[in-house]
Amino acid sequence: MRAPEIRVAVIGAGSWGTTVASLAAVNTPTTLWARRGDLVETMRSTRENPDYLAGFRLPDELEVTDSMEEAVGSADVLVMAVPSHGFRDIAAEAAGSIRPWVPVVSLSKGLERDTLKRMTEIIGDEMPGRPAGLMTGPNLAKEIMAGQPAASVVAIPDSTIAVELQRILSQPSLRVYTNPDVVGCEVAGVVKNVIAIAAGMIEGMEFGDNSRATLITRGLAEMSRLGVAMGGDPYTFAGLAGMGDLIATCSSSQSRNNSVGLQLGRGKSIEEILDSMNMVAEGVKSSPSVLELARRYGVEMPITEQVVAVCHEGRSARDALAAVMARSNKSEFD
Ligand SMILES: NC(=O)C1=CN([C@@H]2O[C@H](COP(=O)(O)OP(=O)(O)OC[C@H]3O[C@@H](n4cnc5c(N)ncnc54)[C@H](OP(=O)(O)O)[C@@H]3O)[C@@H](O)[C@H]2O)C=CC1
Ligand SMILES: O=C(CO)COP(=O)(O)O
Repeated sequence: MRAPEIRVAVIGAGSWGTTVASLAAVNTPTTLWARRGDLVETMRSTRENPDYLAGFRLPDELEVTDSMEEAVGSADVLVMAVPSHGFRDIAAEAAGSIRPWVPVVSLSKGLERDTLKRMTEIIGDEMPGRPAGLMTGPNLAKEIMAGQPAASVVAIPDSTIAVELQRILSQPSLRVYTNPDVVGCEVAGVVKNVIAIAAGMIEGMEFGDNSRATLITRGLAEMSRLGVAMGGDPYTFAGLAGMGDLIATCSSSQSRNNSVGLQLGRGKSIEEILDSMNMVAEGVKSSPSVLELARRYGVEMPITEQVVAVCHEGRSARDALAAVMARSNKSEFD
């Protein structure tokens, strides 16, 4: 049932922003902002986003615009779907139009490179005083757009706002859970992209199911170690934001991070791979920041360390694997 009193603005019309705007539009008035006027015109006239979700029809109710003021000025909820490298600039632009009490929800699974800040921290910097949270979980855009059954998590400290966001974003095919653990959910989303690159490498080197299961499980250990050290709730990492997203991203050929890893595992260079992509693979840019956080918090992240070496220091996937396997013997839960 539509709830006309809540107006949603989704900022960023890539695969995930377009998908989340399409979910919300079925429940409540929603405007999707794209930075390119030509894409807005195409979406208006064809009811499709051919650059990111070709073949999927946008709901008739969804409005699209390239005017930030039009999208944000009357919004009751702001959803930020911009990749982490552009997040602060676009948040600063949106801040010029946003009303003082409006909650802001990040969809991005990356860190700011120089400051190592999470996206909700950037929201705090650029839009001070607004409640900041995120939506995360095992949510590959095309499957959600196709209405395949899945679940998501909305993490925001205020439980009244969380329940309202849950209502706006839910679909018969998408169960949305709430979780007050913003830090844990956010760190999980960032780290799973790094681990997904490593999972892709495993596949690219033609190793099988034991190898992937080992990687996912030890990746979960790294994610939990860092997340808990940063203040996250240990249970979060066993949930949809942690293990759930890790399994989806490490197993799916639709994942951009996994696909980068696959090609690295087959011996392609990172430059060649990134040049051929029009979509973002957050784990490439955020892996050095994750490693820096690990050092700052005094936790070991050996898989992340090797992803950084392959993506940024020219190490081969095979040498990276050899380095991880040659580590000294230890107890599983140390
Ligand atoms: N796709 C998915 O399945 C999911 C993605 N996410 C996360 O959502 C975030 C957005 O990803 P997604 O929608 O997939 O991205 P896409 O790669 O599909 O699209 C990128 C979007 O960001 C815009 N963009 C790129 N660079 C900048 C910049 N410097 N400043 C402003 N806008 C920019 C692009 O605009 P333009 O077209 O004009 O270049 C485009 O709208 C990422 O952090 C990702 O990790 C989370 C869950 C699922
Ligand atoms: O976050 C995602 C699924 O939950 C999307 O993963 P990729 O960015 O690797 O495609």
